[in-house]
Amino acid sequence: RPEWIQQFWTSLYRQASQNQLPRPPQRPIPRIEEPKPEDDQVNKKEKEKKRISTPEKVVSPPPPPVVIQENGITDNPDSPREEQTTPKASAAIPSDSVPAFTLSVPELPQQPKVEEEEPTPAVTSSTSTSTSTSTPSMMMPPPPVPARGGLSANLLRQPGTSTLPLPGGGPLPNRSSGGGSGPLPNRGPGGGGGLFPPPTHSTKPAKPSRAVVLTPGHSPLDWARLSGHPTADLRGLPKGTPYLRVTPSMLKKMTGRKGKDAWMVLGGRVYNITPYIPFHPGGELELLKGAGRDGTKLFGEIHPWVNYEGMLAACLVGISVSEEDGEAALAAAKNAGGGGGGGSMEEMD
Ligand code: HEM
Repeated sequence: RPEWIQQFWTSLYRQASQNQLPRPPQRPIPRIEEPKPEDDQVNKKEKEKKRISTPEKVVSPPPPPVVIQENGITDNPDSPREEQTTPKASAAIPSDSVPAFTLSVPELPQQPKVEEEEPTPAVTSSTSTSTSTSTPSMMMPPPPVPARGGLSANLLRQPGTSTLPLPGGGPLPNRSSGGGSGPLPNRGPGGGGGLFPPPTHSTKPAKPSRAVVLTPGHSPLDWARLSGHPTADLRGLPKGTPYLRVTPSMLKKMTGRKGKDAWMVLGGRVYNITPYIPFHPGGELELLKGAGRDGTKLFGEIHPWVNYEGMLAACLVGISVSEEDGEAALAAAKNAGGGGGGGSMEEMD
């Protein structure tokens, strides 16, 4: 509240009290300020000084703030009591104008009232034979009687669902324009402004599985048992053959056809995938897509989580090298007197 309003009402009230005019209108919410003792002393001294030095009607001091004490008595500068204490305080609002709130629960007329603090003789006395005496302190109040429809109708009808039936009977309201019958929101055309989050990848339909039915004895566990043995050798090479340097020209011949094994490059290593064909969950045709070539990219696009290194450890033929590296290795082996492995496939040291 601005200060000038306070000054206006205070001066108006002083004039009214001097001229016997009616009081200014009451304000509903007064400002309550606690008087500070030190301020009170200072104001008293200043007031006494001014009384001695200046005449009263010539100079009027600035209007003080309204002070209402805790007991409801409003300090009035014109009252005799105020003459003795704090003359600057003025009463602009009577204390009885302060609004007050009352919290009271209206008593329901049809609810039976239960007296809780009056034990009856029937409760305290064990020898009493009176059965007609009721014991209200030990009993629950009876449930309120439904107005119409009985108890079942009262339980089945839920708030908010009795007057406005849902479009599909679901528990949640459908805010889209496309309708729907389930509890989940239907984001039809124009339904983008609803309260539901936008669709994510989880709403896309899952891809149909391309896994095949494996023949008996060719489960992943069977392959693990077969290839995991320490002495397992599934390379398709003569026993004791060291790891080979495989060039692209040799690799492309190993496609699994014409009686040859199927080799595949995965991560720079060459594997003989022939023994794995009946164990492949994706089927023979899928697996042979990478035969005779580098299947690293294709493999990663379908199942990057598959640990091919561990599964095909017993099928490792060698490493994939370029034609130049293969030729150089072959020439070096011939110069050393070793018989080459034939063509561009060369044994590693
Ligand atoms: C690049 C050639 C390959 C192709 C095209 C291929 C293709 C597939 C396909 C289509 C599936 C079925 C996915 C599905 O369930 O829908 C599959 C499953 C599988 N493939 Fe291959 N695969 C290849 C190489 C391999 C290799 C070399 C291995 C072994 C190291 C292998 C191991 C598996 C395994 C374990 C599964 C089952 C994966 C799972 O169910 O999570 N695949 N493959």
